[in-house]
Amino acid sequence: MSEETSKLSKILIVVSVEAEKEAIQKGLANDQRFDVIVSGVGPTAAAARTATALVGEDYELVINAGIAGGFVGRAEVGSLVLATSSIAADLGAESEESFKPLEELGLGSTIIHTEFGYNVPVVQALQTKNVPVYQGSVLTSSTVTGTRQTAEYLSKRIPYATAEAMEGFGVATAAEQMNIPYMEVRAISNPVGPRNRDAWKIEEALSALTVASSTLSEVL
Ligand SMILES: O=C(O)c1cccc(C(=O)CC[C@H]2O[C@@H](n3cnc4c(=O)[nH]cnc43)[C@H](O)[C@@H]2O)c1
Repeated sequence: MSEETSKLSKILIVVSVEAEKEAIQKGLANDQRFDVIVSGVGPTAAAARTATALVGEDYELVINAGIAGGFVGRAEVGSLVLATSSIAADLGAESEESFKPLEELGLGSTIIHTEFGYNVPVVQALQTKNVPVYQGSVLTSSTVTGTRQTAEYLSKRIPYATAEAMEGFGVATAAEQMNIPYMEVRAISNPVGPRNRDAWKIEEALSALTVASSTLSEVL
């Protein structure tokens, strides 16, 4: 989007929990173009809640936002990640040799691409504010990774995976079915790896989400 481009008039932001909604609303500062809804945790709740919200309102963009795990060496705690795609990392079949995603089974797709044209000005604006920001795929998993082995396995299987969360592919599926552009914005609260919930930097990530939403309000 260039500066001459007119602003979007109606945008839906989907988060998983109330604390994320509060952080986002703080940054939006009463920008009435945005509706923020809480879906609950996981791709199924996120898809169902997004689909119901898209009925009866003409949204021009759907954004999944929230905290996430960052892959080590790709997105550090406190940084922001703008997804280039949302990938359903556990949608497929195990076999003795390897994990087979839906594509290999001939049963559908596990990747939904985001609207790159919206990422660009948001990334530029965040960089101007000296906020650490990355672009890459964000994985959607129904189970939070909790071991070094799984983190290394996912990192190797999907080398462009930058972050892991639990809702993006669900929100993206609902948006795609309604032909509405989609973005995913994540603030990194923890490294993807051995489970240590007490060490998650939730306040730091929520502050980054507030910066992200104020930037969305300025730019979109
Ligand atoms: O306890 C709190 O105060 C609190 C505040 C905000 C959010 C939470 C959550 O527990 C959010 C759950 C949400 O987080 C995403 N997430 C975060 N890290 C990871 C990860 O390493 N792997 C997968 N998902 C992650 C996820 O999208 C959950 O919906 C608590």
